[in-house]
Amino acid sequence: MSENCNESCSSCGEECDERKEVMDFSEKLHELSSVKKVIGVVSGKGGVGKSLVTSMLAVAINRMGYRSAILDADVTGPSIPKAFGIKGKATGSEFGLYPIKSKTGIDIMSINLLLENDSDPVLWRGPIIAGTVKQFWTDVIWSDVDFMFIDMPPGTGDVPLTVFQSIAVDGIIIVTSPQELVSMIVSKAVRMAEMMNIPIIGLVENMSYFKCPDNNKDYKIFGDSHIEEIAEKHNLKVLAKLPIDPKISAACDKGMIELYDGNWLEPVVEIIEKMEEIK
Ligand SMILES: Nc1ncnc2c1ncn2[C@@H]1O[C@H](COP(=O)(O)OP(=O)(O)OP(=O)(O)O)[C@@H](O)[C@H]1O
Repeated sequence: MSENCNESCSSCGEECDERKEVMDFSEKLHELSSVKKVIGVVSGKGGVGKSLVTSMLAVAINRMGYRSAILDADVTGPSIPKAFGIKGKATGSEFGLYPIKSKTGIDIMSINLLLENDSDPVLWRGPIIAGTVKQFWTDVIWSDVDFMFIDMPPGTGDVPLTVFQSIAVDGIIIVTSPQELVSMIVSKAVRMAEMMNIPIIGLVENMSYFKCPDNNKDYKIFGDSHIEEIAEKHNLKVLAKLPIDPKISAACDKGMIELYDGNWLEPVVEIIEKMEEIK
């Protein structure tokens, strides 16, 4: 053992009999890819708007002149291609797979761009799903991406865990909705991020309220939000609250999310931009 041993084997290059094996499951990005920052978008349960927030963030960052990309890791519920109106299939060459560009130039890879029929269900077990996501990282050629957003598989189970271990994520955003279970769900997501040593950028509450177009009043359809208390408990920031807006679901259904205007995610975009500055 070296005299200067600080027992940090992962950052030490000494040939040493006492070396403790460090479990490293991280996978290498394709050698032709370049991705500066990776942001994972997670939720403790399905259907809270994780894909929507992923899409809106990629669109907002792209509008600011950065090159953004989406890796759709939600393999069993891939809604990203639909929101962007992408009908084509991904292509490949002897070097690897190529993402599809959206109308405004966002690079996208999703299982639906590889399946023959978009409506085919993905009835795969966890390890196969996790393996597919790893391949989206290792076998896809992501050219010159400033910010990649990963629409993570919902929940805090085996698949999201494997994805976090394999892909070098720089920060995560937790999406919630104002419901009773949120406290427990956020705790689980926070715990997972801590275990993986990934910084949490903050919380986004979706479907927070509905603004009635007739009287301009806000109605809390899912009840009062407890997001501030939850954020305080975990020492996190509430970055944004999105309303329920029929124009959002219409934009997703018509594949026109890139045309949707809504500036609720601006505070998130500001923080993400700073991540670029400190790189
Ligand atoms: N704030 C909103 N206002 C109106 N519709 C919304 C809003 N947020 C999400 N939706 C709609 O709800 C549906 C589910 O959203 P989304 O696919 O983003 O959820 P998800 O958390 O990614 O779900 P899953 O984890 O099951 O993939 C979509 O059809 C979307 O258009």
